[in-house]
Amino acid sequence: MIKAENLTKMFGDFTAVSKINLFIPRGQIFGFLGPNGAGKTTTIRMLTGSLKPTSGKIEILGLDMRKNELEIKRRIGVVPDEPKIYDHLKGFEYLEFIMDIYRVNNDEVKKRIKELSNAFGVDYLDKQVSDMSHGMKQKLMLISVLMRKPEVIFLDEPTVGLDARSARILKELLKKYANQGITIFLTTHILEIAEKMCDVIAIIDRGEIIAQGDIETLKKGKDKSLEDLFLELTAQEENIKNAVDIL
Ligand SMILES: Nc1ncnc2c1ncn2[C@@H]1O[C@H](COP(=O)(O)OP(=O)(O)OP(=O)(O)O)[C@@H](O)[C@H]1O
Repeated sequence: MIKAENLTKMFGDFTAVSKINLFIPRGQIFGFLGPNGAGKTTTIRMLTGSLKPTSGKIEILGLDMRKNELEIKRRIGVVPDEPKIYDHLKGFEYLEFIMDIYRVNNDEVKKRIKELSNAFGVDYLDKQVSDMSHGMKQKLMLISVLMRKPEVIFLDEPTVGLDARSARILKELLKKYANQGITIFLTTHILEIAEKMCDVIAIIDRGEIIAQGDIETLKKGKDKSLEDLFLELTAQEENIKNAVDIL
């Protein structure tokens, strides 16, 4: 369960996220959409305890972030958009390091690493991280989170950088995990992902949530694609026409 009340982040005078409210129950796949610079990453960073909000309240798994930050961090998993992994480690050393930190160095997790590596085509665990491509690091990062099966998983642009097969496997796996009661929060620019995968989506624009609900409710019976709806809500439809007209 993920809950945010009046969550706000200011950088100096600039309001990056303004009084947003979220309630994401257990087992839901929640998609967070918005144009570049809308406030998605800032929101994820606050919800995962890596950035202090200016004001507002966060509850994850019923725990208050201000009082239980460590416990929350232990029980969630975060896949950031830019995988930051120690360059000097080999793939398997990184996974062992994470298993030790989370105290899950056991046979069940090792078995899961093997299964996930097979599924994502990760046959390079003896390679040094500095010699891996962006996509290879991203898959390693995904395995390091999914191997623990955390109760809540946050993913920032999870399919960017993944090949088509890995992206499909990730989508199917996340659906399976959600069915098992794991809560998934993901940001995406890819509207098709939001439409096909997410139970509920929220659209954020200039720091404010401007629409929230399941796809059908958001479309309100209009015969529109999510792309049209998104562009209409974020007032980009006219801009696009004007921009193309001048070209
Ligand atoms: N540390 C910071 N200091 C100042 N401004 C920041 C900082 N981090 C983010 N911002 C600003 O906050 C706004 C929201 O940024 P954020 O990274 O959350 O957007 P986003 O929705 O994730 O964008 P994108 O889709 O491009 O990744 C942007 O205007 C950004 O410039």
